[in-house]
Amino acid sequence: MVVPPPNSSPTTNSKSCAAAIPTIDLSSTTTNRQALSKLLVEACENYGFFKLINHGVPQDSISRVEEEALAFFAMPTDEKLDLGPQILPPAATAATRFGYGIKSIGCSGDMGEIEFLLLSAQPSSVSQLTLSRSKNPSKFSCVLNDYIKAIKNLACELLDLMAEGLGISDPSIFSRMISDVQNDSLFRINHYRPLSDFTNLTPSNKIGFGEHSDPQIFTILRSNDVDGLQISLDDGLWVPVSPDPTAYFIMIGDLFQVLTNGRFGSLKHRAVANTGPKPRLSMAYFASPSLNAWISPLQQMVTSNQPCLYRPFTWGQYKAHIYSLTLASSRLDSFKIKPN
Ligand SMILES: O=C(O)CCC(=O)C(=O)O
Ligand SMILES: [Fe+2]
Repeated sequence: MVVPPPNSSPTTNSKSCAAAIPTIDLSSTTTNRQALSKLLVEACENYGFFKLINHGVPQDSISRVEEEALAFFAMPTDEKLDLGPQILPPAATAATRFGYGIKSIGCSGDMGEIEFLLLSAQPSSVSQLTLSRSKNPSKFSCVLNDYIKAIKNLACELLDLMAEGLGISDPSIFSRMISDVQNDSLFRINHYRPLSDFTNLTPSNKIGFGEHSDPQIFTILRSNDVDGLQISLDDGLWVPVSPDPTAYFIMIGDLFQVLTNGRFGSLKHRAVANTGPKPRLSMAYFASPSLNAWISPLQQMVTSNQPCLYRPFTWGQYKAHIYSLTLASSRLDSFKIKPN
């Protein structure tokens, strides 16, 4: 069920009001499946974003990843640099550079006050990467693989509910994309060091992770209790999102915008540099199809009132395209069908 935010009307339509971000309780016994799927669709249509509580992912699995990740980021930088970036199979033109990264985000010069570990969400790739170097590699990869398994189940459950809420005749149409053995889903752990670690404060220090939308289907994000995430619901207005380590934040990505022919809009977001005393740690699961999956608006989403907005492309083609652009570019524009 959607929990109305304190002191605000549940019918508020002020999108730029931080308090209005919808919260969906996945365990609610008072809401039937049909009502829950409608609430999810409403949140995706109106915000491209919602907070998910009582999600069922075991807290101890989350805490173990957090513990291992903090231990990893506490290592000396040169040891961490040993862990990447490296390209793992499947080798393809759009192959992702996995491993450890610092300051540099993506391939087009975007910089931020961030360090991160980017992994394929495939169990074999996680083991392969962490086995190569980190201090206790087998523990790290077990903990990560356990967590990724749980988060993937959650992703499939949400995708099925969303398809049902959209009235799509095949309710596993989205979840099948990420269950495909060759799915290209990713897992990323971001570490934003506390202000006390900065030696020179310049305007560029204010950026943690610059403005962007995630290119995949959707993202399941969780952070510790340190703030930094901001979302843009109305042009130019940034809304800070209060951290909640017990919840997940779901962000609609570019592929979902295309699949739903614009009914869901991908969410513009960023993370500001951490000015608090504690590091911010966020972990994101990016749900993606395989590189050769064709993406185009689903037939049921195309109507006479809403003609087809995008031409078909493969996820691999889109990935290669976005790698050539900066984070903040409107990366879907090249795939829009121009009205006659
Ligand atoms: O750290 C955050 O809260 C945002 C991270 C993010 O947007 C990403 O990893 O794509
Ligand atoms: Fe993101």
